[in-house]
Amino acid sequence: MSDFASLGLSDWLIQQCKQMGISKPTPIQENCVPPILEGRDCMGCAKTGSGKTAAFVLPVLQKLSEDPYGIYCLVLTPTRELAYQIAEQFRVLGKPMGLRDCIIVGGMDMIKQALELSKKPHIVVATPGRLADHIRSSDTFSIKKIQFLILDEADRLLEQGCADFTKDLEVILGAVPAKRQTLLFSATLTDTLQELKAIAMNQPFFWESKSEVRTVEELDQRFILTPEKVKDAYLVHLIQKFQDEHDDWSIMIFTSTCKNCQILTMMLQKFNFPTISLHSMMKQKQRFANLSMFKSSVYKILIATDVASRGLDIPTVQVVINHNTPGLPKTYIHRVGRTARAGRHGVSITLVTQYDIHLVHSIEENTQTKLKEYPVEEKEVLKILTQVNVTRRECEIQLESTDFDEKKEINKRKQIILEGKDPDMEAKRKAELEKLKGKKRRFKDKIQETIQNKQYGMQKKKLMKKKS
Ligand SMILES: Nc1ncnc2c1ncn2[C@@H]1O[C@H](COP(=O)(O)OP(=O)(O)OP(=O)(O)O)[C@@H](O)[C@H]1O
Repeated sequence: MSDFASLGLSDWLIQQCKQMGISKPTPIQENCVPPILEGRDCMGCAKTGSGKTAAFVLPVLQKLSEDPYGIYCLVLTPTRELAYQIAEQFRVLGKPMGLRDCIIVGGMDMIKQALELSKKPHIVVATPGRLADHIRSSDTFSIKKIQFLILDEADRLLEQGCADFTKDLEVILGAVPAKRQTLLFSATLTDTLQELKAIAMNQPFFWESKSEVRTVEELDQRFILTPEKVKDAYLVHLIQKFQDEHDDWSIMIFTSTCKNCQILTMMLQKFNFPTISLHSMMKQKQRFANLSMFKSSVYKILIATDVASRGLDIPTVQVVINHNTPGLPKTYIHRVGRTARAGRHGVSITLVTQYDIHLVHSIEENTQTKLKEYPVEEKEVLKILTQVNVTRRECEIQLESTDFDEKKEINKRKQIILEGKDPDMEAKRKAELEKLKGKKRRFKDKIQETIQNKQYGMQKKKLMKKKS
């Protein structure tokens, strides 16, 4: 394995790495840093926790120190928390050169951000939605002269899902120069390779870690088969066990919706577990505060939606629990990748109902690993089942008495307005669509009923004939 000096990095950067406990390059750094320094576009795909961030931060800082100007580099990333994490890596490694960075994410003061952008920071780290808003509404800054465009979690940025970045990306790509270096990184690049190649136009250098298995060796991957109604009891039992058996422990729990995230948090708090949550229905300042309290081990359990499934680097996390089985193998890879990072060991436990078994098969096929059953004493779980389910029900009732659902509705309306549509018209359209669907369903049911009646009548007739 080579060292950082042989990759072409300067002494001051190598010293800075040493101070962070980074002395030897990881394979993605070894393979991607030299072509980036040569001026090539680059697509890098390596497992979670393998040091992809430094693989782009180091060569950008090296180049920037040779010819410093602002705004030199733009990094796009899908979540706000990740933007802060990346900016921090730039800040720590770039300290000796007096690096100035700026973070542009939603949920924070837009005027302050505009002011910071106008001061020409060297590095801008942004989520696409808020940066596109600034480009649309302000002419006090320009990204026309950037040298580097970086898409971290690049495949997520191109995915068309609930948070669809494609329109914002179009605005941003229209504002950056065609002559630039483009760097794309993720642990799961391969599905979106063609689209990504269209962004990295300059015959990108593509590097992918060789292993067939898409999760890290140090990760012990387990599952528990459980009926839906017993899931929470398993969860409480698992946490109690970790608390009893370990002094220094920290767990991330993933769930599918903001509401469930909130209910589970309330429930675990009632059992006196030091728990906090992270989901998109929370105020941004609270999101940052919760994450930082979890990082500093003030709270040992973080319950989150997939807003926290990518990129977050929290070395103390030893266990990841999937309260729901992820629908996509990709989501599974990123979620369980929050533990067993940078050579450390970790465990992931996925709670699986009988309806999710096909999802486990698809995860196993995609990751080329077999999930092993996690041994649990069922008797112990059944002992707490009633208490857990009663507590959950209490929490549900408690949440219903707050404005949680109302807030969700307001957020939905805001989103519709941002998409340039009229929320009342949309609600009307949706209601009409539902009505139409209902009519269709009733019509279908009636036909089904008639067919069944006819079949029943015929069978009866046959039976009567036989009898007579
Ligand atoms: N060469 C190195 N040697 C040791 N540790 C390193 C090295 N490079 C990076 N690290 C550390 O490894 C950890 C994981 O790095 P990073 O967050 O960049 O992973 P990643 O590959 O981006 O993961 P993900 O796909 O989950 O985003 C960080 O704490 C980082 O400081």
